[in-house]
Amino acid sequence: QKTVLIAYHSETGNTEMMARSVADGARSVDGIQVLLKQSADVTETDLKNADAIIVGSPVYNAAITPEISRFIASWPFEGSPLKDKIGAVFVTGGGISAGEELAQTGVLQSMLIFGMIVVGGPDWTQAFGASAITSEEPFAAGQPENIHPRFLEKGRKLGERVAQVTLRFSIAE
Ligand SMILES: Cc1cc2nc3c(=O)[nH]c(=O)nc-3n(C[C@H](O)[C@H](O)[C@H](O)COP(=O)(O)O)c2cc1C
Repeated sequence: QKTVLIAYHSETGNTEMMARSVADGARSVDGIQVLLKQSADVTETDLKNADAIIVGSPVYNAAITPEISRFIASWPFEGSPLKDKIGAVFVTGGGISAGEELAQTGVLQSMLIFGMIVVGGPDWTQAFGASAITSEEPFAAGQPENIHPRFLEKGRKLGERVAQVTLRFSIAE
């Protein structure tokens, strides 16, 4: 069994809801177990044992949140223990074109510093991973924790793809 760690920060529940969808997608692949945790609860052992790490963040000022930034800065670096792990990202942002892709690529760039192998979603409509718009029409859900199904599906597909890529790499080992 290969392990996909999904680590997220969420203040008002949107990113947590996406995280659950990403987890469902990863779990749908045989041979994969999922560890779904808030970033604050992730241990160094969780990171080292994971075969893939998917990070979820709200978009704050066109970037990841300070919590996720601190989380990534805490990852073990000496000896490159995260090298060759699969990495991916999902975000939720209030507005359309208000920083989602910038936040996504920020995480992917950081993962490359750790030697990780980054993957996006399964097609061009989610090239950088998964994202959800949470408060601009026509996607405004109106309520926290009520993300448009289109975005939840993208989350699910990201989880599924990361799981599949993780297994393909393990076969090649
Ligand atoms: C301090 C702060 C800054 C934000 N900046 C942005 C932004 O630059 N772009 C955007 O689309 N949404 C922005 N938002 C909205 C959040 O990204 C959005 O509500 C997100 O879904 C919250 O996720 P959560 O429910 O998991 O906490 C901001 C929210 C806060 C609190």
